[in-house]
Amino acid sequence: MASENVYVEHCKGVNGLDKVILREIRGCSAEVYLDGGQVTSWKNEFREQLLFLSSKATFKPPNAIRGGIQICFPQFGTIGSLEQHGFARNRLWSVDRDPPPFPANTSHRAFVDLILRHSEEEVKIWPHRYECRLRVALGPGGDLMLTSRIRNTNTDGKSFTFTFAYHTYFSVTDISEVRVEGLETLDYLDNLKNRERFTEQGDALTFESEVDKVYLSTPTKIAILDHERKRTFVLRKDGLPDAGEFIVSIH
Ligand SMILES: O=P(O)(O)OC[C@H]1O[C@@H](O)[C@H](O)[C@@H](O)[C@@H]1O
Repeated sequence: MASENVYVEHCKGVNGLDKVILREIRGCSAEVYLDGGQVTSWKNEFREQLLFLSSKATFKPPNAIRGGIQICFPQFGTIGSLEQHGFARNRLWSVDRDPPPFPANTSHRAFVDLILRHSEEEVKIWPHRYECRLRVALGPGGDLMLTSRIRNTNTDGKSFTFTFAYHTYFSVTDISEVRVEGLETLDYLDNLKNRERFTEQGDALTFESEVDKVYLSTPTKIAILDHERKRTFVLRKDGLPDAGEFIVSIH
């Protein structure tokens, strides 16, 4: 079998939408839909699902798929003139068959490169031309790594600013059994209080009621401990300054 068939399978998913399945030999896997460039499934070697996907996810483009890892670009949240979380999660991405080389080459075999370019329709609401590339890679040990590269292709050389997020929905058991380490003492914007800025107290985060916060200047490593399931997600990021509740890249 060609190596592409062992580690990377291009096929159809829900409602006939294009998806890519990444597999590693120990049995872990990930699924990526071209709609939204969105990871919708990430399973460990015991075939346990690590991401949350809402049972109400419709898989009806251009509606965003609710769950998994949404790509928020060129706007995260409501900071800006675009609709919440920008438009990349509503667009159909393409497989990038000839991506530019990666500065740090990894030995991952299960990966796919996706690309989203501006559409002329979109230029009317966000007047810039861009290429947004995303590599989703599954490591031999089951770690999931997302790498994004944004290129300004404005013909007049005009610069643009944007915000970006990996809007990740993790699967946990009982939220009251979950603890998040790495955000203590940080400043955050509280979406439930008109984005007012507060400072987190010293202890690891636990949850007793609804929480909707965006933490600023977060460390490169955050851990989510699910006591009931005895599972810890370790999130590492590079290059993005802030974090929403759980919006970071996963290594
Ligand atoms: O419903 P959406 O647009 O997918 O957003 C989901 C959540 O996204 C989070 O980033 C926001 O802080 C929440 O307020 C929002 O509920």
